[in-house]
Amino acid sequence: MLPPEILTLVIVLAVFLLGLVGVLLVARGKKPKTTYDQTRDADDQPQSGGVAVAEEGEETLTVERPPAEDLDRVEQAEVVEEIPVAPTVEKPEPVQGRLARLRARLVKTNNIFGKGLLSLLSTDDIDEDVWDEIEETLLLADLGTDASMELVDNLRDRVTIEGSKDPAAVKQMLREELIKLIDPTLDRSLDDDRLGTDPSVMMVVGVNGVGKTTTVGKLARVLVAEDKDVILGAADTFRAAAAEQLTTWGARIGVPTVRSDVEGADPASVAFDAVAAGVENEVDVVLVDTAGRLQNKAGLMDELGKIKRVIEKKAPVREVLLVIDATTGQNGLSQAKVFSEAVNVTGIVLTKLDGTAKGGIVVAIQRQLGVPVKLIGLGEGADDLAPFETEAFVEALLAE
Ligand SMILES: Nc1nc2c(ncn2[C@@H]2O[C@H](COP(=O)(O)OP(=O)(O)OP(=O)(O)O)[C@@H](O)[C@H]2O)c(=O)[nH]1
Repeated sequence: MLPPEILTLVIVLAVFLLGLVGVLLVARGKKPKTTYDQTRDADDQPQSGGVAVAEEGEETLTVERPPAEDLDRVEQAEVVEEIPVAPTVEKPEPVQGRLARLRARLVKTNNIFGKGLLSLLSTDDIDEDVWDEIEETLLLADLGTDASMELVDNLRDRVTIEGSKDPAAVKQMLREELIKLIDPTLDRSLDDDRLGTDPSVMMVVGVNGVGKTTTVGKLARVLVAEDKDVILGAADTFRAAAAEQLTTWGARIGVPTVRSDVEGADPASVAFDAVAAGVENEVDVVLVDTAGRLQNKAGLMDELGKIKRVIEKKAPVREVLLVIDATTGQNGLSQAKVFSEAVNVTGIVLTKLDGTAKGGIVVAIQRQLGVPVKLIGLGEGADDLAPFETEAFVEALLAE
């Protein structure tokens, strides 16, 4: 039999050792925070941690919430990342040659413009009345007054100097003058590469209903077709269905969407979280959808500037794409002006060109803003967005 003091010591020691073993077991059970240490690719293993929400079968991304002070008094929104299960991930159509496939749509709607011009230029004697009619046709196609006058003047000079009445030669001159007006030297490429640790951040802006959300979805497909890793940010927190719509676009091609479940959440906060997720997960591009806003509402335009400033606490915004509905004609021009004053617009996306004979708006908008048309929307189909190519566009305008 052990003396009572020794027995007490043994019991105390045993209790201490058991406690120690317990603490070690709990500590081992905790998962360390994981981050990507390489560029993220479609075949990477799912990650966990942060505030990501994922259900069975979904990919999970790490989202580190930014400290409140980083958001410059931006209200914190409850942001979740959601990737609905997509039964099969679609493979978007290659970008190369898209305009060739969609050309028929441009030809169809701009047929009157092209045919009208060419028949006027085929007349034996192109007198002042004919030149007036040519100018009128150009104005009707939304080319704008300055550009229409410039084109007519240049064409008239060439026809006079070169003295040709051959319709094929005159058509060639018209083609060359149109190409010159649209300016094939403008850089229409998208700045879509990672720079160091920063993904390329692109904001998509514009008035209501022009096709912003659809454009973000289609653009994500263009980027995925070019092997880019993409994250979408649903900063259109105004229209309830927009986040859902965007999530669906993303899920179809395996691209995650950062969104908020709080209706009317602060768009700057959602945009920040999307970019933060993009940085942490080392994606190439973060595409941020924004709510449609009227260009005459100063508060809404200020909000756009704020979203950009907040994003830039994390990474620079490399593209601000202004979406303009081609069917709205001259109205699109005034929108373009106001938007470019609020945020530095780097490119135009001209949507719904399949539904208008006013292809001349391309020229008018570029001249007004000094910003190139980078993409054109030619239908409601998922792959009906094409990079703008000057020569192919002019060919389609003048097709017979
Ligand atoms: N025909 C045609 N329809 C298009 C094109 N682009 C978008 N649309 C349609 O335009 C409608 C509006 O598109 P959305 O993407 O919801 O527009 P939005 O600008 O996000 O709208 P708000 O969020 O309300 O401002 C949808 O029915 C689209 O399918 C296009 O190039 N051609």
